Amino acid sequence: MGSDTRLPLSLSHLPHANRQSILAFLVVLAIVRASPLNQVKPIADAVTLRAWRNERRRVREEKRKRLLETPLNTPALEKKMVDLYIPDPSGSGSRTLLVPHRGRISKVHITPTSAELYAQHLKLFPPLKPGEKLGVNKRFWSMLFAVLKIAFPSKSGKEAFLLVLHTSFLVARTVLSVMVARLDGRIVRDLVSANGKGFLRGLGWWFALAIPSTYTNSMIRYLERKLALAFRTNLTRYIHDLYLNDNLNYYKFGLGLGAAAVEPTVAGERGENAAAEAAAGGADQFITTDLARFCDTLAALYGNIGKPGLDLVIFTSQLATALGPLGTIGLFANYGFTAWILKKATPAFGRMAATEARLEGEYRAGLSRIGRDGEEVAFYNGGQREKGILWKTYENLARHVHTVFKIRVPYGMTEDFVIKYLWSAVGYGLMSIPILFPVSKHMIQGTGKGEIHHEVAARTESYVSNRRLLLSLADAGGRLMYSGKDLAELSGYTSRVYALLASLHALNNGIYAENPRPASLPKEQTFYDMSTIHGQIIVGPSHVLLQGVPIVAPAGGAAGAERGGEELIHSLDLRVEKGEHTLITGPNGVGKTSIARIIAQLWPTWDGLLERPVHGEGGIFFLPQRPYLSIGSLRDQVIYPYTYAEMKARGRTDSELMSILEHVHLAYLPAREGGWDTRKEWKDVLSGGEKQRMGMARLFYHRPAYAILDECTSAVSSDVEGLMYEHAKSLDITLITISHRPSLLKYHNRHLRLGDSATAPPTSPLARTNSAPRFPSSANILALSSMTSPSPAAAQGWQLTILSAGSAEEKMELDMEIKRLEEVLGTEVGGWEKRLQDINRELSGESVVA
Ligand SMILES: Nc1ncnc2c1ncn2[C@@H]1O[C@H](COP(=O)(O)OP(=O)(O)OP(=O)(O)O)[C@@H](O)[C@H]1O
Repeated sequence: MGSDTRLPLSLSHLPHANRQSILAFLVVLAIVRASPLNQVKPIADAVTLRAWRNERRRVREEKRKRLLETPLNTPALEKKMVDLYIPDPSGSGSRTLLVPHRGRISKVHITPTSAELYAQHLKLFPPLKPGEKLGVNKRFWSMLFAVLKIAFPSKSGKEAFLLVLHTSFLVARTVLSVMVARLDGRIVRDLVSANGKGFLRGLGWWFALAIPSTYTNSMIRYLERKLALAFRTNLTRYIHDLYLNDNLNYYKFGLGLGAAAVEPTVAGERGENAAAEAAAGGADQFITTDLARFCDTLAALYGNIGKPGLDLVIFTSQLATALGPLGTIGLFANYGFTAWILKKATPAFGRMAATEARLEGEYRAGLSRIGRDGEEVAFYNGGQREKGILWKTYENLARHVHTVFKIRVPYGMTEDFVIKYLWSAVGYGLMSIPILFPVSKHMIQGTGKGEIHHEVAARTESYVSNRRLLLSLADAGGRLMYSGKDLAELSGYTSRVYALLASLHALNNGIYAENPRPASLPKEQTFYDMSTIHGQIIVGPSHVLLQGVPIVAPAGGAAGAERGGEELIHSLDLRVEKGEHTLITGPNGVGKTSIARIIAQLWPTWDGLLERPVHGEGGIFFLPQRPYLSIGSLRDQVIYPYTYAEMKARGRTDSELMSILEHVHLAYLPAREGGWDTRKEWKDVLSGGEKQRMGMARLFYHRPAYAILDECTSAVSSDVEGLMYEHAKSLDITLITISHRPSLLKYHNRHLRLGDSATAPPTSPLARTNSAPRFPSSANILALSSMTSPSPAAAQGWQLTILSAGSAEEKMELDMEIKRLEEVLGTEVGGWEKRLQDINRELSGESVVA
């Protein structure tokens, strides 16, 4: 053995052909390993490996230097971030988003999803029917196909490239596994036959194979995640474009109108309210967690099915020669039996995954509600109560997860038993066949001493490599079987993502489930079903017109099917031309804001005709009841929803913004907050009145022809409020104001009264306090009116009065009178109430202390 026992690990000991192939392999490996996927080009460009390496080093060094020279610290980054995106000058709707990344701004070009593509995809997303069964069934495959059309948009795109690369690494790993199994057998054979040289050569190969094997494993994981991220990016962009479009799908989805499509996946055991609850939580759980899980599971599943599937084919073919026809038949019988047992033992993982996602969504919605309304909760000291609610939601989730764990125990046992033990036993059995039942005796005994030795070594080699192949086979089979569970879970996530997409597509196209008129609905009551919206809407005219429009609060999902939308006003006629400033008043809940919602097209126009100007500059602008402050700089608050880039493009300047802030008495803000670019959580920084004044600043910035102001100055002091109204009118903005404040009447020349106050006759101020408490003496105004709409309108619950009572000064005097009367009434009523209490006490025998 002398010379054979030296350690011949240097390549010179290997045969020439082997040496060359190892060297070539190592060189290729080094190149691939050192190059990230997105830098393939430099490899092609580099003449030699050394040149390419030097080039890479130089680029890296330059990058590092640039970073050191101009690092974007936080204030600098904030300054850069004043631009959210740069719109494409061609007007195609494309945008270049500016995203902070590693201390600098990286540019991401976004092309919006085209309306044609949405139209094409509509037929792929029929809404899920109530009670539709979830699981790995035909419907699942059609849902997956529909979602994949978005996740995997083209056969020649980035995803296809990643998939091909991923597949080639999966194939490489299988090939490497076979090579390792063979090598394993050879090493043991050389050991048994005391072939030291062969043994060491084997060890050398072993290490040579270890490098590509480990690299392949890492690349498989890397590509899998990259693929998942590519799927997620495609789906997220598609959903964002559909969710946040001009059709206000985000609002309608939150209102629960899209619940019909979401319902089957969320209702399940909890019944119909689940859909509305899920929708109330918004789409965030769907778009974040559910989507991410879907993409991760899908990308992993490809590897989990593709790799073991390939392993199974290759290992079986490798083993078939060693095991003979009987052994191969045995192997296949084993696969069939395993699949049958596991199918019987597999619980409804898909439904469980969908339910878990829904419960997580509810828990998440509860948490974000507390974050959003933290101040209000804190004022009420409602922490304990909120904790109770949150804990209940969490308990629901935890209990479900616990049930899933329990169900998984027997399934896991079956799975482990079948795959780890049954398969191994079958493997041993199959391997023993050629040994225990040899075709000829000399296979065991041989003819001489040397041959016996040789036979034993050969048998050991075949045993070791077959055993390794069988172990790998069991592992592949195991993973394939486990992926059955993954597939079931994928069906759950698919149904969630599909439900969201189907719901958004339906909302986008105004498609709603048709409900029959409920028998319980009184005959005279109109049934407002979402599928029977007949109103006509014309956007563009330079006036606001509602002609025979019912004011109805819509109801979707199960609530909609049960009783339809809630009628607030049977039919409203209102025409507002330029300069016709209209004040809308009425008791709480009568439907004032609802009129604004219908004009803004947030709610449907069930009947009649709605005409309105376009949204924004020169058109119509809405200021809602609750002030909204966006994420961004102080400047962004004034110009919302425009961006700084759009502001600059329109030639507007910061000094103009400053003069706007002066008109709303907020001129101190830029100096106090550190300039226009300061970014803060503005909703926490500004006071209630400041927030509302900021809303008015927005109005002055946009300068629309019409403004619908919904109680948007209720927290502003009367003097500043008056100045802002006057300024709005001086900017030629026609006001349609919803308010309870009588003092605002003087800025309007029309008065639309809703509810009881519209039908009650104008008698004494005292008599009117019940129906319209804050307008006790509007009768005085009515007495001055020159024209009142005919009584049929009053019967419908509204009355329009055209105020022609003269000058603003006269109205001001009336306003003073209203205030005086309110004060007098306030003190007198207080005295009368006190006297009444005293009398009551006297009657009950209590003594009255003066
Ligand atoms: N999304 C909704 N679904 C069903 N009903 C709704 C919805 N939003 C509002 N409503 C109901 O419609 C009615 C009218 O609401 P609206 O907000 O128009 O009242 P309002 O006259 O503006 O009251 P307030 O003076 O209190 O602001 C209320 O009874 C309210 O509960």
